[in-house]
Amino acid sequence: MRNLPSPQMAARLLACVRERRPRVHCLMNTVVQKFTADGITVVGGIPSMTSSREEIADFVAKADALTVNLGTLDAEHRAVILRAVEVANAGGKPWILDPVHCDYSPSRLAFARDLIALGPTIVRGNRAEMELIGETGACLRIQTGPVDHLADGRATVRIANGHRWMAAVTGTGCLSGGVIAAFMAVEKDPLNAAAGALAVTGVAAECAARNAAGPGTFGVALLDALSALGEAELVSHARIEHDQG
Ligand SMILES: Nc1ncnc2c1ncn2[C@@H]1O[C@H](COP(=O)(O)OP(=O)(O)O)[C@@H](O)[C@H]1O
Ligand SMILES: Cc1ncsc1CCOP(=O)(O)O
Ligand SMILES: [Mg+2]
Repeated sequence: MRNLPSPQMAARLLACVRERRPRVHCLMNTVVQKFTADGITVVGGIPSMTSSREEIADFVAKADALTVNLGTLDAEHRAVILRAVEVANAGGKPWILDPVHCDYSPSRLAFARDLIALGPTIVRGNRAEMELIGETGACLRIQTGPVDHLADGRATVRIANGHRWMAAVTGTGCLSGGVIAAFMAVEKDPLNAAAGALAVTGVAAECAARNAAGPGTFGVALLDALSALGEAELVSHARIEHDQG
């Protein structure tokens, strides 16, 4: 019988990330590099962010997981992404694709589809992006929003945590991709890893909203809350539901 995600499992995985300090390499957009790196750091991971063609293979080879984010895509970034994915796949390292704004541009959507054919561990996007992406084959599909929907063909999971101010701060989706990557580095089952990461982010957001005056202070409070989140608080507030597929 498969061990499906639970609040207790999320707490165990958070403890593992804090203890093992996994390295996460991010090919991130230029808009939210700092916010994403901070998010990975405060949950316990170690981010690296270079996108230099000369160095990418070495950085991915030393990383425990990779995040590929299409937010500010250009020809150079495409080439670097393809090299990073090649190295990740060769090393059996988990990687997550965030097809940011693939709903704005047919060429970006086509590139996202090409990347999905290369076998990411997870594809995560918002509703508009994931509706266009459609099925994601063998990899875990995550559509975030007020409720996060995870499906891997065998089971579906819903995470009903978070706060509406997450949609008012640029980069919470990108940050969630970085946090998910840190959890993938310590947990082989992508469904468990992603559910744990999204429950952690969502419960931290609920804590942060209590200490914030609006979206601006909420962004900072979210980093504080991710850093301070206690395992007992996570277990009592995480709202994780699942159906065996
Ligand atoms: N209205 C909402 N209520 C609670 N959580 C939300 C809400 N909107 C987004 N989130 C959370 O914010 C994060 C980013 O999700 P989303 O807004 O779908 O992605 P993106 O930032 O890529 O557009 C996810 O962790 C999601 O759970
Ligand atoms: C606004 C914007 N433009 C290119 S990347 C980016 C950030 C998107 O961040 P998120 O999807 O996490 O809100
Ligand atoms: Mg996004």
